[in-house]
Amino acid sequence: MSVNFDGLGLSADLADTMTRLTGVGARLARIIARNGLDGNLAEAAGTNAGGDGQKALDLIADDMFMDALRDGAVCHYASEEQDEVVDFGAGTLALAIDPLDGSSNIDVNVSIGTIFSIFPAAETPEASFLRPGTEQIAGGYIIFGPQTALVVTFGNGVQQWVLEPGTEIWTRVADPKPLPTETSEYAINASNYRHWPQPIRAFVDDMVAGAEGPRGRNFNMRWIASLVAETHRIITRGGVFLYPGDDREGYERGRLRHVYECAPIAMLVTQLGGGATDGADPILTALPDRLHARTPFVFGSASKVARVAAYHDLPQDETNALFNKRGLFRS
Ligand SMILES: O=P(O)(O)OC[C@H]1O[C@](O)(COP(=O)(O)O)[C@@H](O)[C@@H]1O
Ligand SMILES: [Mg+2]
Ligand SMILES: [Mg+2]
Repeated sequence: MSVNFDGLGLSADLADTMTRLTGVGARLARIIARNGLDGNLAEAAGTNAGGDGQKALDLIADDMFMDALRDGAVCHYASEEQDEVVDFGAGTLALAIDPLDGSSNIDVNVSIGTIFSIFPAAETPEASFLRPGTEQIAGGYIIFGPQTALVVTFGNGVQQWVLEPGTEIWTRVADPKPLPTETSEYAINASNYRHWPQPIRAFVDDMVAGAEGPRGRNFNMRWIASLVAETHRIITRGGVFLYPGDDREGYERGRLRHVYECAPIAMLVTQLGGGATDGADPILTALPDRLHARTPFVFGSASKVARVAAYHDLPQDETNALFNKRGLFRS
C-alpha cells in the first residue's frame, strides 16, 4: 500500500478517504514540480465564490480531489473553488477542502498546500459543514515544499508522513511534538497595520518595540502568505499567526475561511497543546453561518494566543497608550 494508517483506529471509510487524498497529493506534487515545463500553473483562470481570483492550479487541484473522492465514502464535498456543496449521493463522510492554499505563491516556487477537514456526514449537504469544528473527525494538510508532507490529526495526537520523491509512497515519520510555549516569532501581514483594530496594533507594537518596550525582549517576524507553510513552521518551532479582521472593504472578518482553512488548522494546533481563536474566542466551538464564511484567525503557542485575547480585554485607553505606559504585560 502507498500509505499506511494502521494502528490509528480509523474506520474503513476514513482510511479509504485518506488514501484517496494522499494519492492525489502525490500526483499534485509531481504536477507542481513540473510548473513551467508543462504549462503555467499560475495562469489566471476565473473567480471563486469568495471573490478570489483563481489560478490554473486551483482548478486542477479541485478537479483531481473531486474525481478521486466521488465514488468513495464521501457524500458531501465542499471546496473553496465550488460555490455550493457538491452532493455525490451515497457515503458516510463529509469533506471540506482548500484544494490549493497559498495560490499567490505558485509562480514564485514557495511552499503551497492543501487543507482538509472531515466530518461524519449530516442529513443535508449544508448541515454537514455548518457545525462546530469540535465535531471534525480529521483535520490536516499536505504541504508541497522542498518536501511534500502530510500532517493530520484524527482526534488523538498529530501524525506526519513524508512523500518519497517521485513516487506515491508516503512514509510515516516522527509525530510533531507539542508546540513550544516560549517563542519569539510572530506572523502577520504588517502592510495592513493601518487597517487593524486597536488591540492587534497594540499587541504588535509591543513586539516591535522589542527589548526597549514593555515586553523587554526582541521578537522576529515571518510572513509567507501560505497558511499551510505558516502552520508547518509554527507546529515545528512555535510562534503565533494572526490574520485579524480589518477595516478594508470585505475584510471585516479577515481573509481566511472558517470551514476549510481555520477549523482544520485549529484542530491540529489544539491537539499539539496550542490555541486557536478569532482573536478572543475559540474557533473550534464557533458556528460558521455559511460555507465560505470568513473569520479572524489567531493560532499558535497557547500563551501567545491567550495574550492576544488579553489585549482585546484591555480598556481602550490602555491600547491607545504609549507602549511604556501599558501596564498589563510589563514583564
Ligand atoms: O495575501 P494576504 O492578504 O497576506 O493573505 C495571505 C493568506 O491568503 C491565503 O493565501 C488564502 O488562501 P488561498 O490561496 O487558498 O486563497 C492564505 O494561505 C494566506 O495566509
Ligand atoms: Mg487558502
Ligand atoms: Mg485555496
